[in-house]
Amino acid sequence: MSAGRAASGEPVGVGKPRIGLLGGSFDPVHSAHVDLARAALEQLALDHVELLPAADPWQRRPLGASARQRQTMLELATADHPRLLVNPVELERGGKTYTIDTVSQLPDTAQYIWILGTDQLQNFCSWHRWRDILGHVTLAVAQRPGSALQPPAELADALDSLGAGLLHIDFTPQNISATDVRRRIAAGEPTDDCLPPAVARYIGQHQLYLSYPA
Ligand SMILES: Nc1ncnc2c1ncn2[C@@H]1O[C@H](COP(=O)(O)OP(=O)(O)OP(=O)(O)O)[C@@H](O)[C@H]1O
Ligand SMILES: O=C(O)c1ccc[n+]([C@@H]2O[C@H](COP(=O)([O-])O)[C@@H](O)[C@H]2O)c1
Repeated sequence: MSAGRAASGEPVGVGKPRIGLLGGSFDPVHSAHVDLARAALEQLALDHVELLPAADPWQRRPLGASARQRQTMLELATADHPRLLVNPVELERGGKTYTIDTVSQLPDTAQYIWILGTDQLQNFCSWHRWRDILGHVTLAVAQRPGSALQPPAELADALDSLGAGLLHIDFTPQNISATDVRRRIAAGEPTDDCLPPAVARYIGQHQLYLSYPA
């Protein structure tokens, strides 16, 4: 594991609190998200992890739950974990969600680690102004079934030229996705192995995801 470096070549925020950021559509939040945040918290010596629901994840089809519902489900999923916090900054900003807009506004009082699965690592170079993101956060990646842990060449080159590291979270691959959760709910199949119970109850009470695809 190596420390991140900003575009200046200086280590990103050495000696400052370490804050993990886990962005997502969370449509809905599922157990692998919570496990991933907890693994990052422990393995990367983070002070806390903030889960950031995206307002309008522009690369996706329309979402199945509203912003308020996705935020509430995150709050239910993290209620028992005092160091997992829900940060609604992207919902409050509104509009298409570009991570650069989020990370460029972070106060210079902490070191920030952006947590992502291997699917988004492989997709990273399609993110808006992705090179600029690397000047604000260190990336930490967790294995997800079906996509490689190795960064794409363009990203590896950019990290190299910044002298930046890519952190790895030791994470046993979990075959859980929000897509499959939505499919299961629409099919009337059980979800108890992939949803925090309070989230499953909320989805039932609000009759979310009854049609697929949402
Ligand atoms: N099973 C998983 N293992 C590791 N990382 C995951 C897993 N599920 C989601 N993530 C990561 O969590 C972040 C947010 O994911 P997101 O909210 O899009 O959930 P998702 O399950 O990928 O949703 P969907 O199936 O709708 O694409 C992304 O960085 C993603 O890579
Ligand atoms: O900034 C971008 O252009 C961008 C493009 C795709 C994804 N992201 C972010 O990546 C995170 C995971 O996205 P998703 O679609 O897998 O839920 C979430 O925080 C998104 O806002 C960001």
